[in-house]
Amino acid sequence: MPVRVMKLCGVTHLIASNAAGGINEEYNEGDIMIMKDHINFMGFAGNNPLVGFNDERWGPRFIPANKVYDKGLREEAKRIATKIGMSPIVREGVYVFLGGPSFETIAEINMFRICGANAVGMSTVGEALMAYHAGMKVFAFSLITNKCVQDYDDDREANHSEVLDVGAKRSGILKKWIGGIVEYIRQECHQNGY
Ligand SMILES: O=P(O)(O)O[C@H]1O[C@H](CO)[C@@H](O)[C@H]1O
Ligand code: HPA
Repeated sequence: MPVRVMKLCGVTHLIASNAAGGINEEYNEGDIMIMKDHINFMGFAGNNPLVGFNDERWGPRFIPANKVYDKGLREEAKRIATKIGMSPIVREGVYVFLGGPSFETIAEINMFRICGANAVGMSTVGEALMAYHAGMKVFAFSLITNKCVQDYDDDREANHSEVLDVGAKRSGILKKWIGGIVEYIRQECHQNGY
């Protein structure tokens, strides 16, 4: 498990990123959504990375999951976004994790919107749970690469090349933002004697 290898190497914080479709109709392509929570839809079907024998050296058998995404890191990320002038594109919301690789149907998107999801994707939640279980602080965000189709009269179709294009367009500002967050984590680790 890569996250556990990181833990063995002394890593204390996980920063995870993903591309995601925007379910919240106020979200625009190119927005960045700080993950404040997730819906582990894969987990509903028993596909949770913590299933199976639990070696207590990694963490306890049963863990709470209401604080996976560290509040202090989220607040700091918002402060840094304001400082570098990117707060107009920064959101905070709930990510729903599906298995893919097919994109979602209109009925699925409508269901997830009603269930409180703001963005949808096919990654991140497994790594976040593993890291939190092992005592790491987790920060995760989604780059909204497309607005999900939620209407039968909308002729657009989700596609991977659009996802890659939006990712490339936002790479500059994301490097600056993540650089600021890493610097904050470096100082925090230094203060805590790591
Ligand atoms: O979550 P990441 O790996 O960023 O990628 C997202 O983009 C891909 C679909 O275009 C899917 O893999 C989805 O999860
Ligand atoms: N759905 C799922 N995963 C995604 C999407 C989407 O619309 N966009 C980017 N990754």
